Amino acid sequence: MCMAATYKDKDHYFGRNLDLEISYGQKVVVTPRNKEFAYRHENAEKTHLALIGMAAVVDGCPLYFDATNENGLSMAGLNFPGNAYYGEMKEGSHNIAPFEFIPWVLCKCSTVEEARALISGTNLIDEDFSDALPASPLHWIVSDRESSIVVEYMESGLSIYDDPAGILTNNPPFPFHMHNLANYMNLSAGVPENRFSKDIDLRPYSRGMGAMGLPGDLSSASRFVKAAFTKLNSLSDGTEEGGMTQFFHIMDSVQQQMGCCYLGDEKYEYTIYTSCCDTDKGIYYYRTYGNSQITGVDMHRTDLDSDVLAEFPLVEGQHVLMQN
Ligand SMILES: C[C@H](CCC(=O)NCCS(=O)(=O)O)[C@H]1CC[C@H]2[C@@H]3CC[C@@H]4C[C@H](O)CC[C@]4(C)[C@H]3C[C@H](O)[C@]12C
Repeated sequence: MCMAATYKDKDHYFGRNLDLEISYGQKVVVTPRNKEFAYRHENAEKTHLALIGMAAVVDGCPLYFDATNENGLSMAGLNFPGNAYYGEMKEGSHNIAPFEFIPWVLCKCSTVEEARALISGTNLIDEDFSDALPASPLHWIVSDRESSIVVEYMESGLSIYDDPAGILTNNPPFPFHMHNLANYMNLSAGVPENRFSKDIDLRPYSRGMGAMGLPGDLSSASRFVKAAFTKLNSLSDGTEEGGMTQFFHIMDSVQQQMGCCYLGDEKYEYTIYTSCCDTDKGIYYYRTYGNSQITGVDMHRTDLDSDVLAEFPLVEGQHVLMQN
């Protein structure tokens, strides 16, 4: 399972938790403007917008899990098993393999509206990167400073939904999650009032009771509600550090601790990494399960006019600041 979120303070932030039982050797990768993107069925892009994000680099090709471009448009792929459907090649459409989808959109588009138009004419085809890396069943969130959309290719066709919560998790399809939020509209960050009965004197005995009933389990449906509640009630102080700090706290609301989500076969799903991209500054911050310190990569401190990838292996291991 996974969760992706957007958050706006003075700067705009976009990031995700990657919850999984295995690692793909991912790292922070900057694709500069002149690194050619070759597509399987579309013309190669010799120059394009620069990207920063988390990717597995296989045979020199960055396979992005989530990324942001130099104009702040961001996109993340999350598991969508049993629902994602990639079809055959279609004439008159752009035929794109799922692993090409993030660069396809982020290399060209600067806003959600541009992305919506491009994606409407894009057909995702059932094409594996390789035998070892078959096409994975994903859905995507695409965000700019102002808004977010969710993109789902299913057997019934392509759907593009507005995502006013700016949150995405996994199954079921997106309309369920928005509908499900209505079950929780009574929840609040404030002090609850007794609407149960005028005849009984009921008073809150603890802080935080306004959100009683907010789900805390690790299912995708519950994580959507928990993350949306946390994000939509979030406050921060308008500084770059404050916004980024709050963003990591939002992501922490649905962290998966090792041992709590058993998959069988001695395998457990856990939050492998959490990312927070300051999309205005082009800085990609991340934390890993084993390294609670925030590490950052600034795309503008790499040569964005180059034609070679800049790769930053994840910094692992705890970095404890001893005070005595
Ligand atoms: C599994 C991850 C989603 C995390 C998640 O939601 N986990 C819940 C599991 S569950 O919901 O509990 O079952 C997704 C997110 C992005 C994906 C990569 C995208 C590029 C590339 C695309 C190629 O086509 C196949 C290989 C490739 C490296 C992909 C591998 C894998 O698929 C990645 C890591």
